[in-house]
Amino acid sequence: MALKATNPTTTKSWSKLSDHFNTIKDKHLKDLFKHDALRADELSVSWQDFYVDFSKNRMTTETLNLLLELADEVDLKGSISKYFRGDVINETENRAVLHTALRATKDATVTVDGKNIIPEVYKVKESIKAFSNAIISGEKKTYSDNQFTDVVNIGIGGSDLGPAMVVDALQFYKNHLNTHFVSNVDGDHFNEVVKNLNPKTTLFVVVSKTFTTQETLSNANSIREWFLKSMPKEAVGKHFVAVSTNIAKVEEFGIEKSNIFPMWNWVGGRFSLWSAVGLTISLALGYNYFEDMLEGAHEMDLHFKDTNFKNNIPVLSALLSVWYNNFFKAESQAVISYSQYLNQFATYLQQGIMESNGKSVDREGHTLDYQSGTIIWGEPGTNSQHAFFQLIHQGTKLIPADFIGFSKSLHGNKEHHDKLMSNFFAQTEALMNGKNKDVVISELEQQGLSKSKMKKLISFKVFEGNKPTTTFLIDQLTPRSLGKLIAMYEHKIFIEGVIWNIFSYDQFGVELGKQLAKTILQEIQGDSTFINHDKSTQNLLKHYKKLS
Ligand SMILES: O=P(O)(O)OC[C@H]1O[C@](O)(CO)[C@@H](O)[C@@H]1O
Repeated sequence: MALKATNPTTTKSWSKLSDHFNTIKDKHLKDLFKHDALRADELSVSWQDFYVDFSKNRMTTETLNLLLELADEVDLKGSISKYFRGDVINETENRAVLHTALRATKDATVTVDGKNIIPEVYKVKESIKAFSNAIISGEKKTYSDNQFTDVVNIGIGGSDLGPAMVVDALQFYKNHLNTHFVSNVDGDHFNEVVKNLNPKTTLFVVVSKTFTTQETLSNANSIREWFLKSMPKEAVGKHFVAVSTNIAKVEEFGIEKSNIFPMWNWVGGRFSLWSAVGLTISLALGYNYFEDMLEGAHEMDLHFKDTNFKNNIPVLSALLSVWYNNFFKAESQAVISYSQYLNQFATYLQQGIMESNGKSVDREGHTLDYQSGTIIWGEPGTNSQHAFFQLIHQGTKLIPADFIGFSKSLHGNKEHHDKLMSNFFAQTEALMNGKNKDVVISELEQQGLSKSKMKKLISFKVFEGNKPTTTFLIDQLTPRSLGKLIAMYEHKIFIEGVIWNIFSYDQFGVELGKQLAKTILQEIQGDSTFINHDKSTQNLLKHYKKLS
C-alpha cells in the first residue's frame, strides 16, 4: 500500500505552526529555560545507553505538541507500519524499503512478493559469518597458501561510505586484517592504495548493488590488471569476491558464483551496510561485532516502532529538523561528533540524508512549494571548533547542530576525555547563552581598556547566542551503540520524507551527470570538437585536451 500523500502545508497543524512560529521566533532559549523549570527534563529522552537532550532547541512544549499533531495529520503512524512490513513505499522504483529486515530477529516474518525474506537474510548472514571467520582465522588461504593480511573494499556511494565509516569508527575493535577502501574513479586513488600492497596476501571485495557503476567497475578492472601483473589468472578466484544483486554481471566480470554475496533490490544502496555490503566490516571487526551492530540497529528499530512519539528519538529529531527547515528556514544542519573515531560520520550521513531527501516534487509529481531536504555537514570536535565554529557562533546563519559525545572513552585516558567532553558541554552552552553586552563590558573593564577602545570593541565581542543544539550523550562507542545511532538517522530520513510528502528512496538526480560524463569521455578520447556543448564547457574541454 502506498504512503498517504498529504501536502503538509495544507494541514491544520501547519497553519497553527506558522502562527505559533511568529510568537516564538524571537524568543531566546535562555528565557525559555527561565520560564520553565522542567524544560530540561521534559524535553530530553533517556533510552538504554542514550541520553538525548532536545531542550536546547528553539521550541516550547506547545511547539512540540503542534509538531506531533502534524505527524498525526500526515499519518506518520500508518507510514511506519508500511515501512516495516515491506509495502512498496519506494513507488518510483516499485520496491519495498527493508533495511530494517536485515537486522530483524530470525523468527520475524517480513513478506516481499508473497515470500518471507527473513530465512534468505539469515542464509546470507551465515555465509558472511563463515567467510569472515575463515579469512580471519587463516583457514581460508591465499592462492599461494598464506594467510590474508589485507582487504580492499572496491565500491562507491553506499557501497563504500557505510563500510568505510564503520570500519574507521570501530577501529578500536579491529582485528589484524588491514582494510583499505578504493572508491574514486581517480586513478591516483587506487594507485595510492595498491602501491604498498602485496597482491599475494590481499583480498579484494568488489561491492556494487547494480554492478554497472563506472567508478567501481573501472577500479575493479584496473586493480585486477595490477593483480595479474604478478599473479596467475587462476589466483583471481581466491582473491576476488563480490557483493551485488546483479549476479550475471559479476560473473561476466570473472568472479565465480560461489564468491558472490547476494543482496536484494529492497535494500537501498545508502542503507545497505547491514547487508553483505558490510562484508568488509565483518572481515575487519569479526562477525560478532558486525552482528552486535545489527542488534543495536534492531533495538533502535523497536524503539522507533513502539515508542510514543513524544519520547521517540528519531521522531523528535525529524520533527525538529522540519521545524528549522520549513519555519526558521535554516539552510543547513551540522553534525558534530566529539570522537575522532566518528571522523567520517557526517560524510556518511550526507549520502543518506541528501540523496534521500534532496527532492523537489511531491509524491504526486507536483513541484514543491516548500523546502525539503537538509544540507548536512560536520567534522569532529574539538577540531571543528578551531575551523568553522566562528560562523555558527557569530555568523548570520542559523545552523541547528547535533552534538554526539560519549561518557567513556575507549582507551580510558580520562584526563583527555574530560577535556574533550568539557568542550562538548561548553560549546552547546555557549551556543545557547552567548555573551551579552553587560558581560562584555565588565570583561573589558577588567582588562583596563579605555572607554573609547571599549566602545569600539563591544559589538564584536557580543555573542547573540540562541543557537539550537541537540545533544546525544551515549555511554560509550561500541558496535551496538553505533548501530543504534546510524539507525536513528535512517529513521529520521524516513520521517522527514513522510512529512515533506516526497519519495526518499530513489535517486534519479545523480543519473544526469553520469550520462553526460559517458558522452564527454567518448568525446575526449575521440576527435570531437565538442561542438554540442555550451561555450564554457567547450573551452574547458579544449583546454583540458591540450594539456592532458
Ligand atoms: O552499489 P552501486 O550500484 O555501485 O551504486 C553505488 C551508488 O551509486 C548511487 O546509485 C548513486 O550515487 C548510490 O545510490 C549508490 O549507493
